Amino acid sequence: MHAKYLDLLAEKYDCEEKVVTEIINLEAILDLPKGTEHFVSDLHGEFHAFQHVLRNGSGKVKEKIHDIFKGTMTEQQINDFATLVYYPEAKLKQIRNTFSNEVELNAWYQQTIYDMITLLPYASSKYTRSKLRKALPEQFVYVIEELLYKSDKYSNKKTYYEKIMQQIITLRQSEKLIIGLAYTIQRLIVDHLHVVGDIYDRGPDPDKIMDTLINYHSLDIQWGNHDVLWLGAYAGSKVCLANIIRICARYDNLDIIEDAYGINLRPLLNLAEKYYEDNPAFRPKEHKDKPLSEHEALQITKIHQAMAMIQFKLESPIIKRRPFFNMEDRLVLEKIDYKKKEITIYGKTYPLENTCFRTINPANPAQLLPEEEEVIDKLLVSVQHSEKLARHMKFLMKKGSLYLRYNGNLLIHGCIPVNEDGEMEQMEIEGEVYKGRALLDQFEEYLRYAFTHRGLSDDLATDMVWYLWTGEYSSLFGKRAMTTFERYFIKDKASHKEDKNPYYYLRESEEICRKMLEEFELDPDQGHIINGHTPVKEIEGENPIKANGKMIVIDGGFSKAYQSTTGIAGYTLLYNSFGMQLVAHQQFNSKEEVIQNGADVLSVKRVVDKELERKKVRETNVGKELQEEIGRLKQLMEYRYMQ
Ligand SMILES: O=P(O)(O)OC[C@H]1O[C@](O)(COP(=O)(O)O)[C@@H](O)[C@@H]1O
Ligand SMILES: [Mn+2]
Repeated sequence: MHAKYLDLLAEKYDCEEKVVTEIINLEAILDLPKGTEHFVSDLHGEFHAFQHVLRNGSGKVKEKIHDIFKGTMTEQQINDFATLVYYPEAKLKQIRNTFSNEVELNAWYQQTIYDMITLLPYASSKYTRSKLRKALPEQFVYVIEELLYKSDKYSNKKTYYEKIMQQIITLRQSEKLIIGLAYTIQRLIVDHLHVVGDIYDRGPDPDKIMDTLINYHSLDIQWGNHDVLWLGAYAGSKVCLANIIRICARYDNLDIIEDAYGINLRPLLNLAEKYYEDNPAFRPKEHKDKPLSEHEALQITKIHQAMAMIQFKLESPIIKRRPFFNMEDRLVLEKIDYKKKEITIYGKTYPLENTCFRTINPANPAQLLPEEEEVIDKLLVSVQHSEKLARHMKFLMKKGSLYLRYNGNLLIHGCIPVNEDGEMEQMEIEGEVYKGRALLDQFEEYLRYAFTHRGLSDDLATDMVWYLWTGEYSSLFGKRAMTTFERYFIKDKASHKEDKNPYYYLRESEEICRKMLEEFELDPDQGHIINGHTPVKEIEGENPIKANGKMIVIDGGFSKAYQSTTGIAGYTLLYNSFGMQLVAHQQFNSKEEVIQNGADVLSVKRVVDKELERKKVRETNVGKELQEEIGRLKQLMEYRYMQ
């Protein structure tokens, strides 16, 4: 290793003892059991349901409470205690009100603190003391450690411990301490979170999910098609921007744009009011718990049409300047007979209904009106200047990637595009042919380029981001073409169908999955592919575990829009030192319900893979990094201290 690098390292480890201690520490960590990984996907703006799964660790929190307290607590007490760990502030408020005097309340505080201190070592048994210390609430580290490592062997300290507890209560610190301990326990139970895509769209609060993720202790994200659409908009793609606003209008989520991200929709509303009327095809899908007034519904219907038409117009020049996207079939506005109100598409002619083509010049259908151009330009400025959106998009880029190889598994939101024979599909970009992993790497490179060159709106990189949303060889879309236009304007449902990439039936085959793992240089005997994107229809008997356990589909089904077709509120996956567990979640109604009734609706568990021997940190990605670090420290030892 370079002497300069070793000199730098020596600044941190400036004596022999420091190097030795660190080597011993890291070596010891390698032999600890691997931490628990938690996989979630397709959150689709459902902040509350996601919070719940995150806070209960997909059932792991309650499982640990059960292990420790099943002899001493009733089922009801276990439920209440678990709820306290998930939602400490709200649960404390509820419990506080059930006591009629201070003495009883204080006794309850004392018992609860003891119970939490009893649970803590169990929840942290896989970690070093130093890692536990870092997870403790800062202001209580000293107190908790005293209680945690208390030894009463010689009975000298009994009153000392009692004193600590008394002081916590008289100084009115009990609730703060309980809250701090609850979050520490949550944090210890899951070591690392994987979000396998689609944080955005359909549901109401993706911004709150992003804030939660930003504060989470350890995570990575595999971008979903919807996330990439938002990244594209922020990166300067007007067509991606038109899409996100259209989707927000369609799902009655314009609050995300206006209130959460502070983007001004006034100019768009003015345009919409001028050119559009009511239209049944563009009525928003209302939230059950938040009905719209007729006036609001009508406004959104108009905005929805205005944005959809701008989107279709913006698609046209991209399709024309990128012939290799092979999307001429999607030049929809140019396939319309405006007099007859018909479209001829894929060789078939259909009548059009619910049309709203007032801003279209049939001689040049893709031409934006100056007003439309002004609206989309202003929106883009507003989007790129939203401080909060900037923060969220930068985080999404920093933690995200198109796919991830992690502890032997391949994590990917959508698919690996293949043909009917299971061969990787090829795409030619600027004279070069790419397929499989190389194609995905290429996509990611374009996305990162577009993101760092946000001033460019019609360069290849920016167009490629849109391709990732809707192109036939996109690993995120996984379908041949998006039939948005047909769904709005053509009655015949056959035209709405979006054909899936053969990946979606071939992934049932173990052989194909093994081949894909190999394509990503992963061991097919050990690895699994972990997928999101397509809701698993449990109702129809679909199994989320496919290809003899090589393929696991965990589309969270968090999205309320899909729950009636899936029959379940989705799956999450846990992978600890003993193996993998798939957790099925029932519909989450509200946090209030959990706090009131104590019960959280979980969860069938299916063991995916049981390790014959407990997996250790040494065998993980983190373990590999630690081993490299040890190597460097040993070199430093020789270079500096052993001569
Ligand atoms: O249900 P909607 O709003 O019409 O959206 C359907 C569109 O969403 C998509 O399914 C993509 O979204 P998902 O990633 O959530 O499946 C497209 O394939 C399809 O065109
Ligand atoms: Mn998706």
